[in-house]
Amino acid sequence: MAQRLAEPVGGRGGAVRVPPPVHLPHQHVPQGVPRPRAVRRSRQSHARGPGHRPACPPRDLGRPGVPGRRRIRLRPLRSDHLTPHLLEPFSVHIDFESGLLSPDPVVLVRRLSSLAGYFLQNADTDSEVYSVHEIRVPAERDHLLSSTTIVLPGKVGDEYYMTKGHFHANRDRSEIYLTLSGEGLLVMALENGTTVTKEMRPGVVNYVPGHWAHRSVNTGSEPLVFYAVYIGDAGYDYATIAERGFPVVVVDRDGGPSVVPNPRYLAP
Ligand SMILES: O=P(O)(O)OC[C@H]1O[C@H](O)[C@H](O)[C@@H](O)[C@@H]1O
Repeated sequence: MAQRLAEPVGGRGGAVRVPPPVHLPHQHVPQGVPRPRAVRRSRQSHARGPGHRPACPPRDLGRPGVPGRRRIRLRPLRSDHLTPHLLEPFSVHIDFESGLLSPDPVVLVRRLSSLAGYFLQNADTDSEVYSVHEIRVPAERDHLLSSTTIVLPGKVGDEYYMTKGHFHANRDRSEIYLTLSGEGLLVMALENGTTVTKEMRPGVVNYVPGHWAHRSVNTGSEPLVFYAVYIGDAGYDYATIAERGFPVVVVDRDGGPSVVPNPRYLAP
């Protein structure tokens, strides 16, 4: 059974679960794909300088209470470190069709109830809209966070299912998307209201430079699956989008997606 953790991953809110290992009967899962393991080098673990903010608390890395699973313990190298966590190399398998990862990612699920206020209309169900499957590494500058996101097909009114969308808390951090399956639109916006929309389809890489808020919209009839990589200390600013919205919304017009101004957008 999937395990729900008490705390959300990376301060993103929403329900987080750690599912059992994914079994892919028709897929070759490479051998030797262990969980990230820390290399222990020092016992000066918590002697950190003033102003140091632990970027990734231990609760995000372990799986407390799961029998037979080893909890990851990461220890910093030095008290004045720039690279606090030296990890052993590791590999993860992604099923391109489903977006599922093996072994055991942390999974964040967002349902319509957690997206209240994001769509123009209110939803009358609490269906799942999307899930984020995150490869666990410390959320620090020296690491690359990455995840698959699976946005299900669906609409609220005539607005397609989409992610919340966010700026990076550290605004200048950039991100790369590689679409694995499905089709959609990546909507990006600057804080001054400038928007750019790019197609998402299998094989397309989208580059999201720093300072651009980003939201993915599933405009197709199958799940939209993409892999994203970003700098570990990017962080998430959801509040700005929650308050102002995106300048544009993606709606179904005559059976196809149309990008139109958001009547509820609060310009800066
Ligand atoms: O975080 P949201 O706006 O809900 O979008 C869902 C996810 O999409 C991608 O995977 C991004 O890389 C993640 O950072 C993001 O969390």
